[in-house]
Amino acid sequence: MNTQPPMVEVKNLWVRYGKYEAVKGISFSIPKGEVFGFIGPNGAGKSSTIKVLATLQRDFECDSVKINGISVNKAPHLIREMIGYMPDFFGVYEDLTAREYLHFFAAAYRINKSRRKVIVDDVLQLTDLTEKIDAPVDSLSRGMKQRLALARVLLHDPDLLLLDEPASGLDPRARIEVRELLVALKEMGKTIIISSHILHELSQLCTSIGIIEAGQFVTQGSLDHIYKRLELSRIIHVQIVGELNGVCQKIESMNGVKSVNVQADRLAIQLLEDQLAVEDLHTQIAATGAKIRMFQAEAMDMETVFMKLTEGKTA
Ligand SMILES: Nc1ncnc2c1ncn2[C@@H]1O[C@H](COP(=O)(O)OP(=O)(O)OP(=O)(O)O)[C@@H](O)[C@H]1O
Repeated sequence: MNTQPPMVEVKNLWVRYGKYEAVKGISFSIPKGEVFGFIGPNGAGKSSTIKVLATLQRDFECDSVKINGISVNKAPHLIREMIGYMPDFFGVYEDLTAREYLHFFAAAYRINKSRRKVIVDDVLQLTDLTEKIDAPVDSLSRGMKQRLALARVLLHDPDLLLLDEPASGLDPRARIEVRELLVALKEMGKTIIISSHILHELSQLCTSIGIIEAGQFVTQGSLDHIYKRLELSRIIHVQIVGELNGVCQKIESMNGVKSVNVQADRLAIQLLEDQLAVEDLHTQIAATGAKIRMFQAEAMDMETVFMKLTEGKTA
């Protein structure tokens, strides 16, 4: 029998600001090594919940909130050694270089002076920032700053990463870089909680997700489960060079393709992602011999999810 406690266990958590109820009795459990996507629109209660886990939100009520079996209330100092918390803002670090920034936090984490250089070099390498070690933090691009913020929370090698909107405000390329870094951390066995208001952003990364709205879970479980429950499909826009003869029928007959619409200069393919992944659709189209000029998946945002929910399909 597995007697290991889950990495995160939250039972009946309430967060109030004065009379306002930001989090209304949510419960969830995350086993070790999972990547849990916390999805919801602005103001849904994601940051408040993450702050409770990060021991930064002291005013809350619950039946229990535990990390690795240890109560957040009773032993916040032990919790802080186990977690790496990345808030949804970076802060201002005028004049500090990346090296000084990381050494400052390594000292704050009470990492022995003799080990700091090796550890700082390691986290810079992992986040692909070695070349920026002497660059002023304020001169870094937003994507680099996010990677530096991730490097910072990795300094003390925590088991649990709490990442509040790590990809917000990034351009598509920087988003991909952050995602690749998170995949590497997942492979290293870290347990990760990551919040976002874009469902698709988390779909290739998360093992399970919880969708929160107005302080309560709308649904939670594996992504497959949620796609099925919401009957979610996504539109993929594809341009093919030359004649479309026969290509449309071939795509239409693929498992997971719900429909194919021929538009002015492109095909709009409705895809059931729980049956066929976006990247596999690309591979299968290429395998028909068609030359793909453009292949673009529409982002799955909260709006789409809530539209689906209000259509009553999940009732
Ligand atoms: N310190 C505070 N005092 C008063 N109200 C607050 C405070 N912090 C958050 N709130 C309110 O609580 C609600 C939940 O906020 P929270 O930041 O947890 O949501 P969120 O899902 O993280 O949203 P966002 O994506 O905008 O950060 C919001 O209505 C917010 O205005």
